[in-house]
Amino acid sequence: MESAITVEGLRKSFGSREVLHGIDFQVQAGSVFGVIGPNGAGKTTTMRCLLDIIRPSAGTLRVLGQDPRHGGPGLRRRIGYLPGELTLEARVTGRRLLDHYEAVSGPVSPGRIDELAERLNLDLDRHTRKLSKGNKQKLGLIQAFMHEPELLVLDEPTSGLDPLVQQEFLAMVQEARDRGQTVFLSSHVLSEVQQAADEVAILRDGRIVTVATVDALRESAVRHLRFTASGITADDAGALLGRVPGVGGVEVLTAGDGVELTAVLEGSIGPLVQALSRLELTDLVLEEPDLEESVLRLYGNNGNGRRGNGSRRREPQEEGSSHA
Ligand SMILES: Nc1ncnc2c1ncn2[C@@H]1O[C@H](COP(=O)(O)OP(=O)(O)OP(=O)(O)O)[C@@H](O)[C@H]1O
Repeated sequence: MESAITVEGLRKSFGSREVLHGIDFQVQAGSVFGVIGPNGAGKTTTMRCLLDIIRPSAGTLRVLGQDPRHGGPGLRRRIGYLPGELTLEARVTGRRLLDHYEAVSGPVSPGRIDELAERLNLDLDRHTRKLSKGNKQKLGLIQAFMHEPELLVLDEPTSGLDPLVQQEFLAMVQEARDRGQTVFLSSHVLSEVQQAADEVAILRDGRIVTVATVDALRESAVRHLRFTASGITADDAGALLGRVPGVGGVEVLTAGDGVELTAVLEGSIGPLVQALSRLELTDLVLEEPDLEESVLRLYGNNGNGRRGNGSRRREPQEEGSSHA
C-alpha cells in the first residue's frame, strides 16, 4: 500500500539540545495512525516538521509524495492540521474565522461547516476570543476537517473535549478513514488512540519505542482476572491456577468457605478457561485487556523497548500459601 507519510532518520535539535534522535515510521494511505507518548516525547515536534513549520536537523520526510520543504501552499491545502496549542484571539465570530480558513485551505462543500458545528455542538456566531478551551478546540477541528483533506494531522485532538464530543470526534475520524483520508494523530492517552487507530507508534524521549497495530498490542496485552470459588482450599486453587500457561501474579485475597483469587493473564485464554471449568465458581471477572499496562511494559523502565517484568510468576505453593 502507498504511504501517506514516510519519516526516515528524523532528527531535530533546538540549539545544542537534540529532542528527536532519529525517528523512522510510515503511515499507510487511508489508515489512522496514532502516536502516543508522555509529555515532551517529541510528538508535536514531529508534526511540526511534517508541516514544515520547523525544519528537521537531519532525515528524510515525504508527505503525500512530496518533501514538505518544497510542497508549498499546494501541499498545505491537501492537509488539515489541528495544532496542539490553538490561539484564537481574533475579534471575529467562529463563522468568520472559518470563512477565512476556507480561503486559505480551499473549497468547502456547502453546508459542511454547519454540519460539523452541529455535530460538535458549537455555536459559530460567538466571538472566538470568548470561547472556552473546549469550544476553541472544536473550532480547530472544524477547520481541519471541513475541506476533507487527503491527510489530517491532529495534535492532541481530544484535549479539552467532553466525553460525548470525544465520541463524535472518533466517529468523524472513522468517517474520514472510510472516505479514504489518512489520519495522523497524537495523544498521551492510549485509550483514545486505541479506539481510533489502526497502528500506533510509541514515542519516548525522542525515540520510537515500538510501532504496532492495535490488534498486536491487544494480543500482547495483559488481562486482570478475579474469581471466587467454593469447595476448594486456597492452596489448591493457587496451585491449579499457577500451572496454567500465561497466568502469573496469583494472589489469594480471602479464604473462608471459599477463596477469592486475582491473577494476571498474558496470552491465550483457552488454558485458563479449561482450568477454571474444574472449579465451582461463584463469581468471575475477566477485565478488558489493559493496553496501557502493555505499553508501559514496552516503555520498560528506561524506555529502551525491552519488555519489563511481564513474568511475575511465582511458584504455585508460594502463591497458594503466602497470602491465604
Ligand atoms: N521551540 C522549541 N525550543 C526549544 N525546545 C523545544 C521547542 N519545542 C519543543 N521543545 C522541546 O522538545 C521536546 C519535545 O517537545 P514536544 O512538544 O515535541 O513534545 P510532545 O510529545 O508534543 O509533548 P506534549 O505532550 O507535552 O505536548 C521537549 O523537551 C520540549 O521542551
